[in-house]
Amino acid sequence: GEKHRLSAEIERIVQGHLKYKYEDVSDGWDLIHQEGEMKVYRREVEENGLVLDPMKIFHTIKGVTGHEICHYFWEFQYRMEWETTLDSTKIIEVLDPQTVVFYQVHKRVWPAAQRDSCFWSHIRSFTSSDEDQPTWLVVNYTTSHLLAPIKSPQVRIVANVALICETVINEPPLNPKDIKRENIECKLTYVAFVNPGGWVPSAALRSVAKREYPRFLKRFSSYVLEQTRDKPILF
Ligand SMILES: O=S(=O)(CCO)c1ccc(-c2ccc(C3CCCC3)c([C@@H]3C[C@@H]3c3ccccn3)c2)cc1
Repeated sequence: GEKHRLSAEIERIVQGHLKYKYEDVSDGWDLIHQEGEMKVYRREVEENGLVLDPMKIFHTIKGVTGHEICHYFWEFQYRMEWETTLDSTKIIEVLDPQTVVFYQVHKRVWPAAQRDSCFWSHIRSFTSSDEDQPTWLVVNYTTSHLLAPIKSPQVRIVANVALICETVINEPPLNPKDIKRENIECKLTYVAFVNPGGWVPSAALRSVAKREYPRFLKRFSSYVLEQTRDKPILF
């Protein structure tokens, strides 16, 4: 598609996530939460007293495709229907049909100061040779923008988040047209590198993250299930 000022950075960040995705979580990652198909891993990383803990979540959602998951995660108009941790979100620039810049104000997490964020958000699919279903992904990556000035007392977070989804078709019927929702499932990997941008008590931030990431992914997954239940499958 058309190149723009962020094209090179987007390519670099997307390729980085795809390389990381296959990195196994055995060394250095702690399994901090398991709930059904969801496995939540965290690496404990601090930088001069600031908690930067990368998060990695694996989840399998039966009855939806990776395209549907990425569609509802990326498309702006659904965000406030599933995102319960935001006070506001708005698109401030559209760079191409797969890339927008949005500005968000996050709900205050006491005792921390209120956070805001400005991301480019990019959605894309690609088919590796051996897979029959394309992989879909969304990356949200912090970017500065004239229409999102940093103004006190809000603290700007720095984040690099990816949602990478594969679609599995179990017992595929002979004719692909006969595929039903009970034959499909989405295997997703969610990674989040969030720098809170300013000091937050380590223990508080760790317990917020441990509670909020699984809640966020659970709520988002059920939202997509209810939105797609009676709709034709979007492969
Ligand atoms: O997946 S996304 O791209 C969806 C975009 O809407 C995304 C999700 C979460 C965040 C995020 C931003 C700020 C904070 C903290 C930092 C200090 C005070 C607030 C947290 C902490 C980890 C906890 C958290 C986890 C999940 C959801 C909300 N809260 C998370 C950013 C982006």
